[in-house]
Amino acid sequence: MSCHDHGPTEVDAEETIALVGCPNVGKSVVFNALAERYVDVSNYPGTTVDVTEAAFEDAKLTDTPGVYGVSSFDEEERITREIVLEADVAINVVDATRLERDLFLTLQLLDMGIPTVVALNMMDEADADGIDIDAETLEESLGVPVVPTVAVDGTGIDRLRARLPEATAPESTPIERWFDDLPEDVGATRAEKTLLVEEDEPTASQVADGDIVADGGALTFVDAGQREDVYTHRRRRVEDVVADAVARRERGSSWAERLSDYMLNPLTGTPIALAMLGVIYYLIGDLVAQRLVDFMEVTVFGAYYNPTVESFVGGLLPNASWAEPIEFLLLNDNLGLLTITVQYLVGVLLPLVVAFYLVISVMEDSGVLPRLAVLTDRGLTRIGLNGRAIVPMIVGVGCVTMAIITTRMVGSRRERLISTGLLGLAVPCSAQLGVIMGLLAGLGLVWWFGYVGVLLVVLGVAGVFLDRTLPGESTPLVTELPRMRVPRARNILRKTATRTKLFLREAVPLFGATALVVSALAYVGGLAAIQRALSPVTGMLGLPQEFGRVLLLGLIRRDFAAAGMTDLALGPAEVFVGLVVITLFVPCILSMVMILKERDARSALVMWLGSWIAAFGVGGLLAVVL
Ligand SMILES: Nc1nc2c(ncn2[C@@H]2O[C@H](COP(=O)(O)OP(=O)(O)OP(=O)(O)O)[C@@H](O)[C@H]2O)c(=O)[nH]1
Ligand SMILES: [Mg+2]
Repeated sequence: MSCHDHGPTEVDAEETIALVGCPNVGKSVVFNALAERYVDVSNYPGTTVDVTEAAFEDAKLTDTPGVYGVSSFDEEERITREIVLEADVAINVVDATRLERDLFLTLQLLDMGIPTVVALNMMDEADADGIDIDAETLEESLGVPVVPTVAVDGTGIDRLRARLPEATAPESTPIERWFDDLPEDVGATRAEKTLLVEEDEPTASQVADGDIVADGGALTFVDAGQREDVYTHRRRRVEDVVADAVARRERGSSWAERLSDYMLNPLTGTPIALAMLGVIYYLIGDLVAQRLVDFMEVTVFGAYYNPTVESFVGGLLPNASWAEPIEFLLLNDNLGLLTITVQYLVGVLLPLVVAFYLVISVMEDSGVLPRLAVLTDRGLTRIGLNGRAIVPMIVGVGCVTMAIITTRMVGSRRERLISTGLLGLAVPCSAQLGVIMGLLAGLGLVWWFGYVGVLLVVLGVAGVFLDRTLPGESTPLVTELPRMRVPRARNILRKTATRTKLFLREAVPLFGATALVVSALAYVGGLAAIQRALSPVTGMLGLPQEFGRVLLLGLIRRDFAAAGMTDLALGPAEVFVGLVVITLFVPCILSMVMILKERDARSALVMWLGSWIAAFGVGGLLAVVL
């Protein structure tokens, strides 16, 4: 999932093939392999939140959010349910190491009569876990093609493609005994009947709306359902199928399991987490920020690019008074469009952002990130969020805008508000973190830990505050931890490249426009006026007036603000205060648009204004203390 890549391309095709499966089983990897189009792949449940379509042979292939069953209890399930009901064929991806869990959905698809091919994925891990699966036996008991795959290295994908035409569903399944409870003349398809006896409300009202049954509305069907019975019976069938097809070998615990245990135990997990923060800091802060960015700023831009552009463009423009403002807009040494703006984007933001995307991708794909989140989960539960809220927070470190979409999957409206609020307030995105780490690197490791500490405290306080003030109770819900995996270089690079492209596509025009506005303001003296007007605030923060310009940039995007801080001459404490302020400051403009879209205008306004208070309150406090 990447920033703002959520305009699905519509594909026109007769036949639709849907990839369906539990969360984190490899659906998106299979999608990428079949459709040669990249959708985000990450090692945690909930990576895919929307539907992506692509052309595949003569059909339309759709990637769906992971679900444990076809039903309508949450947003993902509703999205996936729609797709499944319309699909001509389902490719049901199952995790070979978790068949007891995954085959429930498989049997449901077959009960619904949807022509299915099963991709028995993660065969490599099943093997490592000592799980032997007899795919032929499985195929016989299910009555549909079963193709073993290792999607990440392409094993079995050709076979899967070849067997797609064999997609089928058994003539009859045990679900039918419940169909008798439905009204005689219910004009529903087999899939709808299955959902009806499972008490699926949308299906009940759809069927009733269609006036297929003369009397009685949706409730008639819901009452007729026997969800518990159906589910229990289906689970029992899953057990039988697994008992027939699966044998287990003895084996010791693997490195991944041991490492996972260490990471989750607070005693060992905390030092591991701190060590990792340290490593990241040296990688990005020292290697990239100190060496690469310095080299870019001082040598590439300072010594070559800027002087060359200045003399070249300066030479092109005539020595007339009308040319003066143009020259100022293009070349001024505050935020000239062709000089400093390019330097910020290419010399500062780009290297740091790419480096950070790389690090985040490794942490996502290894399974480290969710474990870090679980370590802090106790805190999260205390602040009124359920376990699922972890995912938006993780995604937020990649891109806050994107994470706001992910909050859809967080239980109730109350929890969505809390997690959106926290995201907007105190979760810095990678673009911004990259630059921030770069700035902190000049100061030393202590400041970096201090920065993370301050953010955690703010998150905690804000969370408790929201928890107390918003009406309602939070529902506890446990997320499944993905397994620890060695990240694949290919996926890391592809994901980083995709995210970088999106970053540039969004940041370049936005930064260009912002630079022009700020320069124009500066030319007419407006910038100085604004900075003077803001001087009580900047003064309270112990920062020079020029920090006003940083705040202006921060109104657009927080990473721009961070970049704008790189050339202010500040002491360590001032840099620290400045960074905390811009982190807590208003969410970037696109995040605001997303908050408006996903939540409502009032919450958006409250969040926007609240972030001013938080930023200057905490910043002011720090300025006094430091
Ligand atoms: N070892 C191994 N890892 C795999 C295999 N297939 C997928 N993965 C990994 O499993 C993780 C999840 O893959 P995704 O394709 O994002 O899973 P998904 O089903 O789309 O997940 P959601 O979108 O969250 O529902 C990634 O880290 C993949 O690299 C496989 O066959 N073997
Ligand atoms: Mg996916």
